Parts: sequence; C-alpha cells; structure tokens
Amino acid sequence: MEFPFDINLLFSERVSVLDQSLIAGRKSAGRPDLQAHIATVIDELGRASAKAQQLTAPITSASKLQTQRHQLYLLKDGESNGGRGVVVGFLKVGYKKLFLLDRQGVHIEAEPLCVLDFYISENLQRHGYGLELFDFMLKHKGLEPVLMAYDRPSPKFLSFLAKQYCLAQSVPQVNNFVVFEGFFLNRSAAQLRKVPPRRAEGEIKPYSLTEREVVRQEQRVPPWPFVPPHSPQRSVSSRYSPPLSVGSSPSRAPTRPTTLSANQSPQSPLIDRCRARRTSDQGLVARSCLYSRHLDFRAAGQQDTRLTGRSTCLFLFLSLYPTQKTPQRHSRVKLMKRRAG
Ligand SMILES: CC(=O)SCCNC(=O)CCNC(=O)[C@H](O)C(C)(C)COP(=O)(O)OP(=O)(O)OC[C@H]1O[C@@H](n2cnc3c(N)ncnc32)[C@H](O)[C@@H]1OP(=O)(O)O
Repeated sequence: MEFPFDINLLFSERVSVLDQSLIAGRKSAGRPDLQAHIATVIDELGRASAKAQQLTAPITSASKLQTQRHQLYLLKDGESNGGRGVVVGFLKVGYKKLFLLDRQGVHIEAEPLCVLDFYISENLQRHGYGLELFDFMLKHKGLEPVLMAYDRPSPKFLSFLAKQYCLAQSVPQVNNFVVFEGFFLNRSAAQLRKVPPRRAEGEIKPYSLTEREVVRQEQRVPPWPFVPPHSPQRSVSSRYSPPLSVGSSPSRAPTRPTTLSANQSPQSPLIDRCRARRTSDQGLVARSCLYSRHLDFRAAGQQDTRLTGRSTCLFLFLSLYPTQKTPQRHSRVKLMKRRAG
C-alpha cells in the first residue's frame, strides 16, 4: 500500500508497535504532522481490511486505537516505492473479558489476548508476510497461538491458522470468538474462572455485576437482631425487601383511618391496639435505624463497633421489647447486663 509521503520517515522499524499514543518510535514523538500521517495510514488500512472482509464499517481506525487499549503491529517494506517504502499490512490485538465454553460446556470466564483485525495488502497475500507479522506479535507477547482467542475469523484467516500453526480443531462457542483445542489446558486457575451455572431468571452477568449481586443477596435478609425470628420478612426469605436507609420509615401494614367516636373511652380496645402498634413501631424504628447504620458502616468499609459484642445484644433487646415486663425479661436483662460488664 503506497502513500504520498515517506513511510520510512514515519516507521523506522520493519514492524512497528502502535498503541493509544499513535507514536511509532522517537521520530514521531512531539511531531503532530507525522502523527497525522500515521493516522492516515491506520485509517486507510482499516478501510481496506473492512472491504476485504465485507464488513459494513471499519473496525480499525486511528480514533478507535486512541480510545481502546489495543495494540497494532504494522509491517512495512522499506525498500519498495523508490526507497520511500510501502505498508504491507497490520495485525491488531487486545485483551477481552470473555465468557467461553470449555469442551464439557462449562462456562469459563477468561481474559485472553484476542486477534481483533488482521490484513495483508491484496497483491502481497500468500507471500509469507502474514506469518512474519503474526510470529513477531507472538514473540513480542511471549504467547502461543493456541492460548489466544480469535474474533470472528474469516475463511482466509482460518486457513492461515490451520496451515501455519496447525490450529484446526475449535471448541464451539455461543459468541463470535473462536478458541482451539488446548486453549483451556496449561492455564493457571487465575487465568480461567468457572462461572456459576446460569440462573433460571437471567443471563450470565459481567463480573462486576456478579459482585454486586452478592452484596444485594446479603442485604435481602438482615441477620437476626434486625429482624425478629417470627417476623413475616424473615419467613419469606426469597422475597426482596429493599434495604433500609437512614431517615426512611420502616414499612408498615396499611392502616385504616381511625377516628375516636364520643362513646369510646381512652381505655377502649381501639386505644390499646393503637398503643400496642406504637410500641411495636418504636421497636421497628430502633431496628431500622440500627440496621441502616450497620449498612452504612459496611458500605464505608468500617466496622460498626457499637454493633459488636454483648452490649449490642442488650441494647437491641431493650429496643425491641421496651415495655415488656415479664419475669423472664427481668432475669434475661440482668443476665445480659452482667455479661456486658
Ligand atoms: C480476526 C480477524 O482478523 S479475521 C480477518 C482476517 N483478514 C482477512 O480475511 C483479510 C484478507 N486476508 C488477508 O489479509 C490475509 O490472507 C491473511 C492476513 C488472512 C493472511 O496473510 P498472508 O500474508 O496471506 O498469509 P501467509 O502468506 O503467511 O500464509 C498463507 C496462508 O494463509 C491462507 N491464505 C492466505 N490467503 C488465502 C486465500 N486467498 N484463500 C485461502 N487461504 C488463504 C492459506 O492457508 C495460505 O497458505 P497456502 O497459500 O499454502 O494455501
């Protein structure tokens, strides 16, 4: 591929490695004019590759390279074009977090180096340039081709991989990436992570969401002190109950509007029921405040020291049953006070 400027001035090495900075060697650093030419070369290569693969739009361009953490290996022939050089082709790679299926159909989370785009000028294909470029990248990355993933490889590229690296047996996937037999072997446990089986209600979530999901699961059913053992919230453990936050009221059963009629004395059963509800509401408020405080502390990565130890149990017991006067309560409070010191 020829350009109206000197390729050797832009790229000093036979193979140049470009990244977000679009700098190829010391010459182009701090030279916006040279960087503009480099951008022109990348854009032209991206367009030619897209055309060769019959893609609707290029997947490689200078602006894309500047925003993505990919690496582009560019091969030139410095002697051609009267000594001004020509660009032979390029290979673009990058790490991607993928959910893959191994031979047994188990979902595996991995972040392999992937071949994202690969192109050799039409008139120079089948001359060994593709192999030269690919070998350079493998050496530079210290990798074996079997450990890489391939983003929707074209028939020519599949033929290339089979011929040059004996990669023919692929492991079926549900996405566009192709991996070959041996991909899942010889990898450390840290490189491959088994993904828990799919849940009935949804898709496999990206790693970060799975982490959040764990936190949300923890918040679903608060531990005992925050919810009494026989409360409905506790028995319906699978139902989601939104975490309580500071200042919010605890949820209550809908209450019918109550108006006192003239013949109702202050000692009427209705008043007693209201008192009972007020008392239980106080307990609820105390519980919700404690629990929301506990969540806030946990979110801030701190330990809620006031909620640890035996004194906590006493505090909670008193706040949950503030007006209960029974011999059992009396002896229990005494015992707890003694333990709390
Ligand atoms: C993830 C992706 O990037 S997919 C996109 C891959 N890119 C393309 O399809 C763009 C068009 N093709 C090309 O640019 C090139 O053919 C490449 C990059 C695939 C290979 O580069 P080359 O320089 O041709 O490869 P090289 O000369 O080292 O190896 C030749 C082998 O590649 C394969 N190959 C190359 N061209 C062809 C072709 N037209 N038809 C079938 N196989 C081909 C063959 O296995 C060939 O061996 P053979 O000649 O004995 O049959």
